[in-house]
Amino acid sequence: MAQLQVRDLHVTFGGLRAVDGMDFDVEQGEILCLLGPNGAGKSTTLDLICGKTQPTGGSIRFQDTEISQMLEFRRARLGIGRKFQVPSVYKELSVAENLSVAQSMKPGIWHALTTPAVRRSKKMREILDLVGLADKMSEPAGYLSHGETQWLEIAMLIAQNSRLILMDEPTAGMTIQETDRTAKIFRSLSANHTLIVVEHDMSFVRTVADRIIVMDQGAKLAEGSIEEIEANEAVKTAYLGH
Ligand SMILES: Nc1ncnc2c1ncn2[C@@H]1O[C@H](COP(=O)(O)OP(=O)(O)OP(=O)(O)O)[C@@H](O)[C@H]1O
Repeated sequence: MAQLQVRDLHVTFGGLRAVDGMDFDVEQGEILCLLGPNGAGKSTTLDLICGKTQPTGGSIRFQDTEISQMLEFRRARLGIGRKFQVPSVYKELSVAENLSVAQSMKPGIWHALTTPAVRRSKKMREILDLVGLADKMSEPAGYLSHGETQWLEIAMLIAQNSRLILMDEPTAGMTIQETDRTAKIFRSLSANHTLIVVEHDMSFVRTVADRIIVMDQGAKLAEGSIEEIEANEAVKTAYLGH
C-alpha cells in the first residue's frame, strides 16, 4: 500500500477553490515533484498534507492513518516534516547544536532519556554526512551559505524522524553547484525517506523526480515521467495559457 494516499482533496478560500479534487498516491522512498503555473495550488497541497491548512473535504491517509483532520504537530509526530522557503534554523547555535535541538523534539521523552548519548551522536554524524555538513558541525548556523542552511534544515527534519518530507522550492536562490549537490542529497535521502517537492527548476526536476504531477487550477492536469509530462499537450497549453 502507498505510504500517502490523497483522495478527492478540497480546500476553498472564500469563493476560490485552491485545491479542487486532488487524487494521488506516493510510495515509500519515492521523489514526487509537483509542477504547475503560479497559483495552481501546489503549496496549498503541501499545506493540507502537513496540517498547516485544514481541508474542506477529502481524505489524506499516511501509513494507513487518516490524518486530514489531525493537528499539525500530531502529523509531525507521525513523521511528516515540512520545509518552508525561509529556513528556521537557530543562527547563533552551531550546526551540531541545531541538530541536537531537532533530535530532542522527537516524540517521546522516554526515547530521549533511553537513547545513549553515543548512539545519538553517531546518528547525528550519519545525518551530517548525508547532507555534507560534517566538517561544519562546530560552526554557528549563521555563518553557513544559503545552500548549507537549506541542507541543515533538511538534516533537522531527518533528526526529528520525518519519514515524509515536503519541500517548497528547495533550490530557490541556490547556485548551480548548490543545486547539483541538493540533487545528490535528495537521491541519497530517498533510500529511507519519501519526498514531495514543489519545484520550478526543470533541470533539477529532471535529475531527481521519480514521478511528476502537474497541477492547474487546483486539480491534477497530468501525471507521469518527465518524458510523458514534456510530451503532454494539456501541460503545454496550461503553461502557455498562463
Ligand atoms: N491562506 C490563503 N487564503 C486565501 N487564498 C489563498 C491562501 N493560500 C493560497 N491561496 C490562494 O490559493 C491559490 C493557490 O495558491 P498556491 O500558493 O497553493 O499556488 P502555487 O501553485 O503554490 O503557486 P506558486 O507557484 O505561485 O507558489 C492562489 O490563488 C492563492 O492566492
